Amino acid sequence: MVVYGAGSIGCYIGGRLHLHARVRLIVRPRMADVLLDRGLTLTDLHGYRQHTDGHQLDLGLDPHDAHAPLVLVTVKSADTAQVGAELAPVLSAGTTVISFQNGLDNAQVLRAALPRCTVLAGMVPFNVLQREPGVFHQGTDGQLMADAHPALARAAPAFASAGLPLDQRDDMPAVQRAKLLFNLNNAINALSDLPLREELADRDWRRCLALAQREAIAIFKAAHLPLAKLTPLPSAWLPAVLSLPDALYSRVAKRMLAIDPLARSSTWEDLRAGRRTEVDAIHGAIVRLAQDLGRQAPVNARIIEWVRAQEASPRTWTAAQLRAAMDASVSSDSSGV
Ligand SMILES: NC(=O)C1=CN([C@@H]2O[C@H](COP(=O)(O)OP(=O)(O)OC[C@H]3O[C@@H](n4cnc5c(N)ncnc54)[C@H](OP(=O)(O)O)[C@@H]3O)[C@@H](O)[C@H]2O)C=CC1
Ligand SMILES: CC(C)(CO)C(=O)C(=O)O
Repeated sequence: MVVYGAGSIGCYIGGRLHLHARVRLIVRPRMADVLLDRGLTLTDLHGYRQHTDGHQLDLGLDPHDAHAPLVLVTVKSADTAQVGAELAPVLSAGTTVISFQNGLDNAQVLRAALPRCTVLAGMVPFNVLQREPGVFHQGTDGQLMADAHPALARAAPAFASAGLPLDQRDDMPAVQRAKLLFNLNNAINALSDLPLREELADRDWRRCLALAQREAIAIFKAAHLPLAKLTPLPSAWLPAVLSLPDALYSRVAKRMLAIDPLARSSTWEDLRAGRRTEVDAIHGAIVRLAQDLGRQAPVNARIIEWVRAQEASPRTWTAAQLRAAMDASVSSDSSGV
């Protein structure tokens, strides 16, 4: 199989699968140099550690190297259209493609570019951070999910042996929407400049996330779009749970705080690396859906602006400042300003 886009998720999933299946990573030259020089090291929060020498990895630098029966797409959302265009002349009819990306639209973008392929939506629940060049750490738990399809029968055992069992689902759009609620924290985590665990342990930051989630849940509800249940509690309860006082929250949401102390969101990683973030695919999805309904999503719209500003010139936010700015965006919106 091929993993297209060797960053945090691509290197981690591809690297773990590499011990159980033939895996080629499609890499940028910069990452190829890192992997050839230092090899690929994978660790997780439970003490897992794996190292592969660079020369043992199958690295491809050209889209034409992506010819395989199964292709996992692991680029950021802004690069999906380009990847679709690169893969269109390369993949044979009937190739299975899984989009292991955040956001709601990536699988659809790939389907439009690859009409002869079977494109499945995927979901990565866990966090992966590149701690140093070539060293990727899984900082939270969770099970990979993808659209159920008979074409996955051949690859599923390799995922299971690699310790990344694939939960095949019939409700991936609802899964992706529920995951998007968690991803609303990506930007807030980046603005906080704190590790995820520290940020989520603080009620003031959690209330910021709860505000963004409440708005998203209301828009999904208005659009009659259901949310899958990814935690023991229904997704629509998340804002109320996040708003609990710290002591209560840490008891009710034990699993949500089972995070490696150093883990940070992929948006934080993007900002730190000076890359474009995925705010348009994440918060933008809520803003666009609201517009389709003739409504507004001021909190999520403002978050896009604040992250864009952060991309241009970093500033440090406190939770109180962010919450006040969010409250102001809601009241200025409802007063028609
Ligand atoms: N990191 C995480 O914890 C999680 C991420 N996700 C999602 O997974 C997806 C991937 O995220 P992540 O791994 O963090 O992203 P990264 O930016 O770490 O990795 C993406 C990689 O793809 C490369 N790439 C982009 N375009 C091409 C192309 N046309 N050809 C070859 N390589 C290309 C990028 O290179 P370059 O940088 O040079 O452009 C980069 O190395 C995103 O949708 C993200 O939201 C989901 C769950 C958790
Ligand atoms: C795992 C999670 C929700 C938070 O880290 C994520 O998807 C990301 O960082 O992109």
